[in-house]
Amino acid sequence: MDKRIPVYIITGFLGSGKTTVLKQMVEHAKAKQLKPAILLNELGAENVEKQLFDNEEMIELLDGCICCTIQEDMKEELVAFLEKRQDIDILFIEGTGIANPIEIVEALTHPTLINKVEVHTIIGVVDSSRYLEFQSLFQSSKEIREMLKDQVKASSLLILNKKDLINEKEMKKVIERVERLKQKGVEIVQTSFGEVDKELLFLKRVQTEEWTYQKHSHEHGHHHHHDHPFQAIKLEHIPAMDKRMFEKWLKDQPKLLRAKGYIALSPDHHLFSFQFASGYLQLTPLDEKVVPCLILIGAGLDQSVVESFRNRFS
Ligand SMILES: Nc1nc2c(ncn2[C@@H]2O[C@H](COP(=O)(O)OP(=O)(O)OP(=O)(O)O)[C@@H](O)[C@H]2O)c(=O)[nH]1
Repeated sequence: MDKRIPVYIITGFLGSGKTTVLKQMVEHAKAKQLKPAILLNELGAENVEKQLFDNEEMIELLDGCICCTIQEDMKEELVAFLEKRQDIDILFIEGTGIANPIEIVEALTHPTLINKVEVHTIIGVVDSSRYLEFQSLFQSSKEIREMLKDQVKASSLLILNKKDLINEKEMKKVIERVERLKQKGVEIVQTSFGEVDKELLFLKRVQTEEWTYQKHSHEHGHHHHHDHPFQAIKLEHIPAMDKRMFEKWLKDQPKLLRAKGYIALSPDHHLFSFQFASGYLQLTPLDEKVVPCLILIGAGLDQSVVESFRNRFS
């Protein structure tokens, strides 16, 4: 008899901590002797976090967003993958930081997939340290505000992450804002680095039927996809850089929301994978050889960011 594979969707804005949560969920699943697969959707043209999931079954959808251009690709890839890999017990889907999870659910409840997979939960990861700024009329754009709201509204569990970067008073304000938006009964947990009781993450919190219903009620409303203002730019042929200069350059780009990739640092040319999120640069040394590249993600990014980088570093 066909089994429906439980699906865990991890959603949340750029750099909020989705991959951090996903990594823990994958480890937990494996500890329970389950065979996981990961569907990873990236806005950038290259997955620069490969090393995090070295030994896992992975479907990569790069260079676009499931919620807009590549929903069809996701359906097809997933159907083909599940036909081939009957041993998979559990599927994790990490959307891009700008995906509307309802549209991922929509793809999963399509007739070609509804008998194969069953959405158990939509985990919304919120960057608590930037939430108020991203919701501010003065510091953020309408598209970003709407996107964050959609993600919070669609979640069946909310993780207010990056607690370590803010104080209690600020966290209280974030909770108040999120409480107003979330669906009734949706649990909120506060975390640093996504550390949370794993059982909370794996609870089945979604009835697919309800979502199908919600989807229909949305269809008569606004169509928010296809017109998002986000861009991902891939830069190659990166020279070795000074860490401080690179960090300063990242912080100086007003339209840059997120960056990641591989770099070599001068003077030794040691290779690092880097993450830039919430205004912080994090570097992890790499043992294997990789070709340096930057993925820059932002709202309103254009050629001038490329020129600025070239002027500074070549
Ligand atoms: N200080 C702090 N940093 C965190 C926390 N959670 C994640 N990070 C860091 O934030 C950066 C982004 O984390 P990811 O888990 O890659 O975020 P993401 O949501 O997958 O990012 P996208 O790839 O943009 O979708 C990494 O450098 C993490 O180590 C946290 O609770 N506190």
